[in-house]
Amino acid sequence: MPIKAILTDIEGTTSAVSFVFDVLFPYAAAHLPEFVLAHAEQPEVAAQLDAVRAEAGEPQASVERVIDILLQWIAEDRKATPLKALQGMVWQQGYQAGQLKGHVYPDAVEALKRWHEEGYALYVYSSGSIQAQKLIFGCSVAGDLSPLFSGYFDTTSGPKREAASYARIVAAIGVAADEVLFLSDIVEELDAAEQAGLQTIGLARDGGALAGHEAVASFAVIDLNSV
Ligand SMILES: CSCCC(=O)C(=O)COP(=O)(O)O
Ligand SMILES: [Mg+2]
Repeated sequence: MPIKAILTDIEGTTSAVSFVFDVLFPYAAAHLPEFVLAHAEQPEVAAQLDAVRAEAGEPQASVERVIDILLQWIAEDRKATPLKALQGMVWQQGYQAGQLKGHVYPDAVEALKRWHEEGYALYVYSSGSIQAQKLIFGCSVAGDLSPLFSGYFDTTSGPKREAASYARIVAAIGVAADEVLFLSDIVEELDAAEQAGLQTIGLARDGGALAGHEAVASFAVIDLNSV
């Protein structure tokens, strides 16, 4: 079936892994304690702190203990939904203050703009929260890229290594699974998408291979007519 929609990962795909690990995660680790202490009573923050307590199995944890858990999860790169929600809130302050600008590879910017003009519907699926996704593209080094996207999906649709998550996303997009092309740098994510019936292309920006999937080093060489 011809491709109608493109669903893309962020870290390692549209954007450098180093931006996430060397800029975003350290920014969150530095600013999250102060943010949580200042906003712990706000309902949207309090709900995430309770979700951390539940996921950690520590229902009575103090705010200080929850902060320690969150810092440990950042160090472990844990894809926990409440951590991701709180990181998004902290990054919002950084983007707003001009301290952060979202990295997007030039070849990804060019291809996303071209595909949008050609009528393909573009979607994002990342472990980063939807708020964080909107920020990285909305406040990017290439300007505001948010008009290019028709929708965003995060771990509230399920983990990225489970086929059921992709089935949910395809149902939400409203096209057949094999009309959606998923782009990612992680084999397990590509495998899960393929199991759900999506087409896949792997981004191997170091020029390597991604077992079982077509791999490219840049968006520039992706030909949607030959998928
Ligand atoms: C939305 S930018 C922050 C990315 C992030 O927090 C993350 O965990 C990366 O996840 P991805 O699914 O894009 O590899
Ligand atoms: Mg990735």
